[in-house]
Amino acid sequence: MEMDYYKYQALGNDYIVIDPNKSNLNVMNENVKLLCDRNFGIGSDGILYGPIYENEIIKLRILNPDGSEAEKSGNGIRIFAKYLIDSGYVKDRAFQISTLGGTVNIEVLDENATLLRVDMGVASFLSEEIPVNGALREVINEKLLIGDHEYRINCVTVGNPHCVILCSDISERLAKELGPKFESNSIFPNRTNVQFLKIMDKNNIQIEIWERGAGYTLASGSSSCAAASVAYKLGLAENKMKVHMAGGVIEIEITSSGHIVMTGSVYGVSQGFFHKDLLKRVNGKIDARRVIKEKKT
Ligand SMILES: N[C@H](CCC[C@H](N)C(=O)O)C(=O)O
Repeated sequence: MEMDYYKYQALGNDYIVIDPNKSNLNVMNENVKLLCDRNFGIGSDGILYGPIYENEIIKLRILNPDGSEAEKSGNGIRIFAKYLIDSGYVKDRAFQISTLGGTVNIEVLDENATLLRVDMGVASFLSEEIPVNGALREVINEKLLIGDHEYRINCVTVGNPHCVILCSDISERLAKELGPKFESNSIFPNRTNVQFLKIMDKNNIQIEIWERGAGYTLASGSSSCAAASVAYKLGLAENKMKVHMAGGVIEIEITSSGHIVMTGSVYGVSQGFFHKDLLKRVNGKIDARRVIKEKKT
């Protein structure tokens, strides 16, 4: 039976899938904010909008709770791949999904498609590709002044932008306090995702995450790829490592050709229909902006 939405989570990073072949909801800016709002809406770390078919290619759009569009989402891609299998769009155990940040190869590792492997492509540290303002360079161990404190940043793109800060100690509090200051710093023309990275040993790292357009999340696939790429680039970790996050562990392997292969779990949560009252709001009959503002006051 066709539903309005399908909810999944990957290590506590939860997404709502809205399928344009089943729901005619327009996922505009305000609608996304309302749907993702954990009090006035369904609540999630973002919206996965697809499958959008272009010839044989399956395209996915990734929307953050603030309405911004992301080029890539590691957990989002694993969730969407599971949705494609659960819904019968895909029958194979290996297939591709196209995102704004590039086309990725998916491999389903278990019967119920709860463990998936994704080749997230090759990382780039080049300022112009991330992007980071200033002269063309690799943004490695670079000074950045935030307030009156000087930090060392390592920036990388895996399709979406990331800023990784090495720390001896990390915490949720640190991510929530400093994350926003890096996310919107003027050197990032498209803003950035932020990870605070602690090296545990050569095959284990730990990160706390502040996501662009989403804030603090329990896990992030692209953040895991970004932090692992930095740890490996700096010679602080080997090419195979576990990334430990508040929501759980993702395994990363950086291949000899530089591809970042991510393996992690995904689980369905719920599926359902929008209540007519919510539909009135998301279709603009009741101003969604007012609803969100109500929450802020
Ligand atoms: N907020 C991110 C997209 C979601 C990334 C994260 N949830 C993941 O699993 O990669 C961005 O604006 O680039």
